[in-house]
Amino acid sequence: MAANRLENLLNWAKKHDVQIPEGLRYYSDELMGLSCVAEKDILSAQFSIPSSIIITGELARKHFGAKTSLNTWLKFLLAKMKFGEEAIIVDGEDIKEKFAPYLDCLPDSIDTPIVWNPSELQLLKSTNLGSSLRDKLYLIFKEWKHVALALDICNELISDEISICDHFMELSDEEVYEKITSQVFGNDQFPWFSFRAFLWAHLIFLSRAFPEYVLNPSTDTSKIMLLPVIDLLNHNYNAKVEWLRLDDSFCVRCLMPLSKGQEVLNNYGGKGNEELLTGYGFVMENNVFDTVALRIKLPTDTIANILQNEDIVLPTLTDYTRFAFEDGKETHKSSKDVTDFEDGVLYLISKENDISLSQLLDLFAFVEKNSNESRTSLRAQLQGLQKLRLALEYKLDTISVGPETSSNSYPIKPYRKFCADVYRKSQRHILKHNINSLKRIEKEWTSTHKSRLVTVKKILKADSTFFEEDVPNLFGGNLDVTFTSYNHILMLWIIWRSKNSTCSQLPRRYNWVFEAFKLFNDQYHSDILITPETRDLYKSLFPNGSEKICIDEVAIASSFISSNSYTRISNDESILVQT
Ligand SMILES: C[S@@+](CC[C@H](N)C(=O)[O-])C[C@H]1O[C@@H](n2cnc3c(N)ncnc32)[C@H](O)[C@@H]1O
Repeated sequence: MAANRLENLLNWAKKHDVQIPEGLRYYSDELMGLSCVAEKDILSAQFSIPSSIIITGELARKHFGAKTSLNTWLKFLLAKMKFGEEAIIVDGEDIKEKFAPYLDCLPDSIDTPIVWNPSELQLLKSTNLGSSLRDKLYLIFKEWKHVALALDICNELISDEISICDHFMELSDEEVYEKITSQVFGNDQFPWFSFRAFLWAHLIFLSRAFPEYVLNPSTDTSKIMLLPVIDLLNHNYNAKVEWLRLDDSFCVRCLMPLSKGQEVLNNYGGKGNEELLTGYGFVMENNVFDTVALRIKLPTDTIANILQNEDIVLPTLTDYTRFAFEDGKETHKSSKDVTDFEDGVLYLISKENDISLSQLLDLFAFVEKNSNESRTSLRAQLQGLQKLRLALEYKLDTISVGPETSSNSYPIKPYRKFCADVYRKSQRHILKHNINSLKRIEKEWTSTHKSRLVTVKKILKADSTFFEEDVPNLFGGNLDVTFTSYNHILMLWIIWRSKNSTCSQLPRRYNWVFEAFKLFNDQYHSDILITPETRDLYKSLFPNGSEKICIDEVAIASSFISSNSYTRISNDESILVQT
């Protein structure tokens, strides 16, 4: 950034009565862009900017006559101020000229992955962010198209870009980059109404807009505005600042004294790295607000059932969004219906607390429960826990696979690689942390309910006769029978011990298994179907058939086990749970 542009901006700000505390110096930092530092100790610093030089939707309303989608029109207005050639008169003033020193100081580039080249995008492959970028860009494209069509400008370029928009999801990363994103921060000039100009304006707003309601409390919380000079402060979530309206000005007040040499920082709010990187083009290491988003699509009737009957939290994006910068809709509402879940349920897990994890456990127990169980049954809870752990481990594995190096490589900006590495690493840490929490919870539950669980290991201890005498006997005197699955042992044990009343020799704590199996058998025996899987299983156990155990018994015991056990994923073992 040329020093004279910064100086022009500061002189302009002074002329327009922007209040900047004494003893501050603005400078250009290679990494953070324009930044501000205290040159002496300052007890209380306060910045203020009069509303006459705040860029709000009101300017767009006046200039374009827009009544709705003011955020979108405001982006068009900014694009027009930057790329248009004519004066833009609002209330008798040329706002293009008025804000020129501010426009000159807007960043030459933002490191948001929305504009990364295909090789840089590879660095985010298999991450939530990497997978959502195309959709994000498409949403911006559609937002542009909606208003571009209403502009009533007859221009070939608009028709060309609309046609790109209509086929946008079919384009390759290379095509998107070459046709659109590479140009946004290039030196090219394009018409102010083009999508590239709009995308530039969108990214400027995304990285430096403030919510207008601080200035106009009665306004919609999604409305955005630009605050020249105030928006030069960089972010740290530890910065103690207050945003307020004083008279007709917007103020940022530092709530802690500044020491000489200290950077003066704003606080953009508790944002995780995914939001910081997408919106602002940077990440913070060890970011306590970092989360991993888990989006779960559920059938409509499951959602309806939960909403009606269950006390399960089903969050959606709107629960996490404070200012819906994207579309300007007021999205918060107190109660939800099935239509709110078209994009699925969205849980944000973190390292800082287990709230989302426990909400997920409730949901997974509900999804895993049998028709005759409640979601609070121990079996459903343990089964839900295993399924959740499996989902997290799968996600961790996916993220852990490194990016592919593509043959047609573009140069990778080292800072972008750094951002991708920090983001990926933190996603992995959060997943590992939550997997460990699940392991801990599983340990607690299984130890509290030890007496209600039957594992093969326990059977081995309690019923050595079964292994030493009955198993060889079942397999024609073979003393060295090997099983490929714990479940086969469990199944044979249940069948054999319930047929041979020898189970009375077993400790009484196992009686419930045979009582439950008898009930199950009485209830379902006539309904049991011999599936091809049962035939395969029977054949694998008894290639030459068996006189002692028949296929019907195998079918009913398998079915009993699946309704009365959960499967521990670490060794794929079914563990019986007493109801
Ligand atoms: C509101 S602006 C702040 C002023 C900005 N430095 C400029 O040059 O205009 C937000 C931008 O500042 C940069 N930024 C803010 N805080 C940062 C941080 N903690 N680390 C790295 N970059 C940061 C990012 O480029 C971000 O898009």
